[in-house]
Amino acid sequence: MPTLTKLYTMQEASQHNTKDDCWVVIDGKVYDLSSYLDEHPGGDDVVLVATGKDATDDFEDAGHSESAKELMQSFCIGELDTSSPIIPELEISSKKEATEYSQKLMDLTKQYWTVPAAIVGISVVVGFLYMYKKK
Ligand code: HEM
Repeated sequence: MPTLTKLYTMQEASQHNTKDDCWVVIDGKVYDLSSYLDEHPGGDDVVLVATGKDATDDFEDAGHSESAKELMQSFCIGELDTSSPIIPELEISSKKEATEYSQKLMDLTKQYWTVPAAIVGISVVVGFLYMYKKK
């Protein structure tokens, strides 16, 4: 039977970054640790700094036991929506930069088209003079 998994963007998950409302993203899954923070043996501060980003490496580096990994499943509230950019503003600004760059390139090409044209013209004249002199 298909299961319905709720999808969250990283931007959405990163807004839950306080002691009373704390979500972390580990291995593509989103966990709501708000009720567990006070009991977490590693302390609440380490978990709080792991919000708003992919905390998979931080979680693995802490060397969690199998029982910790089993326990974490009870806090899973959904999965990370990977179809959206991690930070949407970044994608928008990089697209804007790309169009600005190509516009600049077009302007420069229009402005300096005479340089390659002059080089070609001079080469043709020199070529003709050389051939003329040879005869
Ligand atoms: C996702 C839910 C989480 C659960 C259920 C959980 C559970 C636990 C448990 C049970 C321990 C005791 C040692 C063990 O049995 O492995 C522990 C220790 C620890 N956890 Fe977590 N943890 C979670 C997330 C995190 C996150 C996101 C971090 C971020 C870095 C973190 C950092 C630590 C650290 C530093 C320790 C202490 C290790 C030590 O003192 O040796 N935990 N955790």
